[in-house]
Amino acid sequence: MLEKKWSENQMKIFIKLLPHLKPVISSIILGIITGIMNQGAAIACSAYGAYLVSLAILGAAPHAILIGIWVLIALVVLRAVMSYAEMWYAHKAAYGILAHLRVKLYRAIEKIAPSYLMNKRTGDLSSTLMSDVETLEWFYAHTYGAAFIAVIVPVIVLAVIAVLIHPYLALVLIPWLFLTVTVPFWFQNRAEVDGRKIREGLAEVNSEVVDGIQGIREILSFGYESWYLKKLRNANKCLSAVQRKYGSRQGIETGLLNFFMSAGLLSVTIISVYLIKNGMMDRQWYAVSIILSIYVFTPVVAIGTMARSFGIMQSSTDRVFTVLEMPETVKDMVEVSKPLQNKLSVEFDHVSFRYKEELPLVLKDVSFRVSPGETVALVGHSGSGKSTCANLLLRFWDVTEGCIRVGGQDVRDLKQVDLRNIVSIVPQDVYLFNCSIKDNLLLGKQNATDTEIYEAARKARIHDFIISLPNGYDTEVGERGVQLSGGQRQRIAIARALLKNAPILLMDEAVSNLDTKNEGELREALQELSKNRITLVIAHRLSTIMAADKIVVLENGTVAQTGRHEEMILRDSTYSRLIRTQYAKMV
Ligand SMILES: Nc1ncnc2c1ncn2[C@@H]1O[C@H](COP(=O)(O)OP(=O)(O)OP(=O)(O)O)[C@@H](O)[C@H]1O
Repeated sequence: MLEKKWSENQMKIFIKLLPHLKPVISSIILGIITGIMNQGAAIACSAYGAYLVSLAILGAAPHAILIGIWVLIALVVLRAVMSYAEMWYAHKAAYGILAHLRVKLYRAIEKIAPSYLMNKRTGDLSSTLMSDVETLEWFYAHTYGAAFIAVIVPVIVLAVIAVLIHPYLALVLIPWLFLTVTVPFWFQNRAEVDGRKIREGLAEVNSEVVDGIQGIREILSFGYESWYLKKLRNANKCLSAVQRKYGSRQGIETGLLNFFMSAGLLSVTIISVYLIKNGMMDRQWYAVSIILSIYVFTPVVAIGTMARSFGIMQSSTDRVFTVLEMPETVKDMVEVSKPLQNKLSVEFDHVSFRYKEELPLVLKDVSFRVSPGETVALVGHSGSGKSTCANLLLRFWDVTEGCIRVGGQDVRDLKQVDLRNIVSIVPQDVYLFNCSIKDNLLLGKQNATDTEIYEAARKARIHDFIISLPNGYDTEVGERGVQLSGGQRQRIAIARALLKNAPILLMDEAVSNLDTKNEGELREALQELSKNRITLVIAHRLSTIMAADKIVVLENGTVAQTGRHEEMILRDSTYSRLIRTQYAKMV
């Protein structure tokens, strides 16, 4: 059942890949033409060489052989040039398509992020972006052209054998050729299923390796080495099992292909002997007929070999197109955003939300307001729904019921790009790109002057640290440069947000403990950033919570309490209990 469905998909996928050929069609056509000339020169070279040898054995005049040798040299040169041209055009086309496909794939991921990313492991995704797309290189560079050649060349060579030597030889080859062509189809379903399993196995191993590298700190500190190795070994064991199955099928196929080809050549030999004995064929044509017969089979066997790997390619194609065709999680509902009130506010109005239809509500009838100039702290136990509120404000998902208003407008009446332009984010895990600190800051405002950058960094309390580095603002961060602490990263993100200068600030405070100096600097930076803005902060620090104009306490997805710290801490309430359990030492 699964195998049948898989087979039906095959043609669809093949057709899906075709439109991507359009931008490079001229290179593809030139690749096919030069490919046919390459094959033609190779065939002519070998057949003519065999003919000359036969003439020499039969006592032909030396000057006739000498002229023949010059023709052979010309053919060899032609073949070399055509072989180079074929490779060049095929790869020019393939790499052009792949570059275009990678960008398309990334754009598609952008549209479905973050909901898609949250359900995918990083290894899976990089596997789709890189290795699956790479697999398609093989298809675009080597399959389309080879398929054309495999159809055209045997037909031409058979015609040459029939006309130049004897039609019986062509006729005796046809059944063997037919059998050779059909071999890959006999094993097609198995090849496809195995191919899919191999890709899945590879993605699994890939994900395990990425998991192991990303989680190396936890693995080492918890002494999980043997647990992790067991997981990795299991994934490898499954992969090896399907790879062995795949290899054994490949062996059977190769054996059959070689058998049919050899049987074809044997038939040609037997018929040639019969024809020569009965004076129906000149002797010098025997060697030529064998050489030409080999070339009837060669492109067909080559395409058969490629078809064996079609299963692997097909599942890569499938994964690439699953991403390309995935519908957007959130769609723009309007062509132009509706106008906002001058003084911005954020309002959650009876908001309920579930991540998927089959999952329970994670927010239930949540209402609160952040007025112009206010800082509101969202607090609550882990899993109470704080990050979900932030995700909904940014429209990474749309609310299930109720509505979120910004500047008086429902966020669904704003284009996503306009909404995200008026919100600055300072996330908990700040991602810094693998480039200089300055380039990372410029993400906030692309055309910012150096003075503006320094000013923002000063306000974010990170300037002094940056200039203390040997390369200052040009210091590379991440893998290629300096490693920054969580607090320093957040202050860079604050500087970035200051440069962006958006009227709404959404901050997810770091949970990790900072030293007093870092904590003080971070608080000052945040105060600077909150000035004249409306701020919604997922608060984890008592200092931030106490400084907020309003605190919204979330409990199991509902608003349990709102108010200021001083009012709520005195009463026995959800808030006071939360603060006492989480900040026992400080209160
Ligand atoms: N992508 C998702 N798909 C399904 N459920 C999710 C998803 N993200 C979060 N949830 C669920 O929604 C609920 C609220 O999660 P949320 O991350 O908003 O809580 P939180 O208060 O921010 O927690 P924390 O302080 O630990 O970050 C949790 O039960 C969580 O399991």
